[in-house]
This record gives sequence, structure tokens and C-alpha cells, in this order.
Amino acid sequence: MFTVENLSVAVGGRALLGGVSFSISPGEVFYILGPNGVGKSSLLKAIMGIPGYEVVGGRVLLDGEDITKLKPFEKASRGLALAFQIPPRLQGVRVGVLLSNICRKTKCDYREVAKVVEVDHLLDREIGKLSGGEGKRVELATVLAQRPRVALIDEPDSGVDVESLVIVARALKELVKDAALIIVTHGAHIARHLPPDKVCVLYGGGFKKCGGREVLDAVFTYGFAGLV
Ligand SMILES: Nc1ncnc2c1ncn2[C@@H]1O[C@H](COP(=O)(O)OP(=O)(O)OP(=O)(O)O)[C@@H](O)[C@H]1O
Repeated sequence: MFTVENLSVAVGGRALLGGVSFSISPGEVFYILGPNGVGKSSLLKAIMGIPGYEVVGGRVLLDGEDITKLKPFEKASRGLALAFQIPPRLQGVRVGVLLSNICRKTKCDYREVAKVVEVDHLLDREIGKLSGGEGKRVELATVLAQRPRVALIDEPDSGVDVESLVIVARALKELVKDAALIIVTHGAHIARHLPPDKVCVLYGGGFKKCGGREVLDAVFTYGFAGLV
């Protein structure tokens, strides 16, 4: 069980979010929806412990262990993985080398992982020279290769064409077989392919409405401002 308890987050020394709480188990899909700039990415980065995204209150628990203050690599070794909204454009690093390095630790077959997100034809390409959509699929491959217990996925459906969205959804379905899946999205296009179990709307500094799929329908009908 992965639990975020009454979390407050500051970014660049400025208070951004407060009182964020949720729990999620492996096999569950949790969507965090909200408008641009509300703090969705910052929440995932703070959970992961990325420098500059500070947890100033509350706790992050993995199977009862308080992991709030652990460093990102320590959280990764316990099974947390983050797919960035805009993946780092690593110069001079080839896709196959990165994936095989991760798979060496987790004992996966990097060519099989690459096939899931259809980047097996990109294994010899430099990550920094991929297109935006290719880069996002490679980013998902790195998360798959980590075999996480908790996958934090930032905007998997932004900048992705309709066919690639099907591939992205396939990867997410693969991930959720073993992991708790937390997906941040402002458009929720991915919901056509991967319905959520739980949904929360982040608005005005915290979660304003949480529930099941009906919250997603309400967002489409009323928008964020109309809902809260
Ligand atoms: N490193 C940073 N330093 C200072 N401010 C930041 C930093 N990162 C994000 N912010 C600010 O924090 C706020 C929330 O940004 P964040 O990227 O978390 O929003 P978001 O909800 O993910 O938005 P979007 O849907 O547009 O991706 C924004 O006002 C942003 O400018």
C-alpha cells in the first residue's frame, strides 16, 4: 500500500500545495487531474524527492515505512519510479544502453521492454535526439524496466498522437499488473484506453474532489472550475 498523508509541498521556497492525502494499492489506477500550473508535476516530484520540490509537511509511506525524507535513488531502490512530463534530453546516451543498464539491475530483457512501447527500432539512437513523442515512449520504457511497485506517470498523454496513445496505454496496463499507478493528466485522453479506479481533482492548492470514474465524467461536463 502506498500512502500520501496530509502532504504540503513548497516549490522554490513558495508554498504550493497543502493537505494532499491518498492511498493506492498495486493493481489500481489513480488519476490526478487539474488545470495547467496547479502543481500536479510538482506533487509527483516532491513525492519522488526531486531537489527543489520540498515536502514541508505530511508523510509518504510505502507499506507502512515512512520514506518521505529518502533521496530519489533510495526511493527508486524501494520501488518508486517517475516518468517525467518532459523527459531529460540525455545527450550522447543511446536508448539501448540506458535500457540495458536498468535491466541489468532488475533482470529484465531490455529488447522485450523496448518492444512493449515500440521503441525497439530506436535502440541505437541518442536519447537527446529523439522526437518529443519518441522520447515519451522511451521514458515509459525506462519506468517499465525499473519494474516499480509505485509508478508516478506525469502527463503520459500530452504531445502523443492517437496511435501512440494506444501504445502508451499498453505500457501503462503492463505496469499496473505489478504496480500502483499514479497518473497526472490535464486532458485525461488516456482515460479512453485506461479507465481509472480513483480520481482526484487538484485545484487551488489541494485536492478538491475525489471519487471514482464519475469524477472524470463531471470534469468533462463542468470543467475544473465548475466542479469545485
Ligand atoms: N523549479 C521550479 N521553480 C519555481 N517554480 C516552479 C518550479 N517548478 C514548477 N514551478 C511553478 O509551480 C507551479 C506548478 O507547476 P507544475 O509544473 O507543478 O504544474 P502542473 O499542474 O503540472 O502544470 P501543467 O499541467 O501545465 O503541466 C507553476 O506556477 C510553476 O511555474
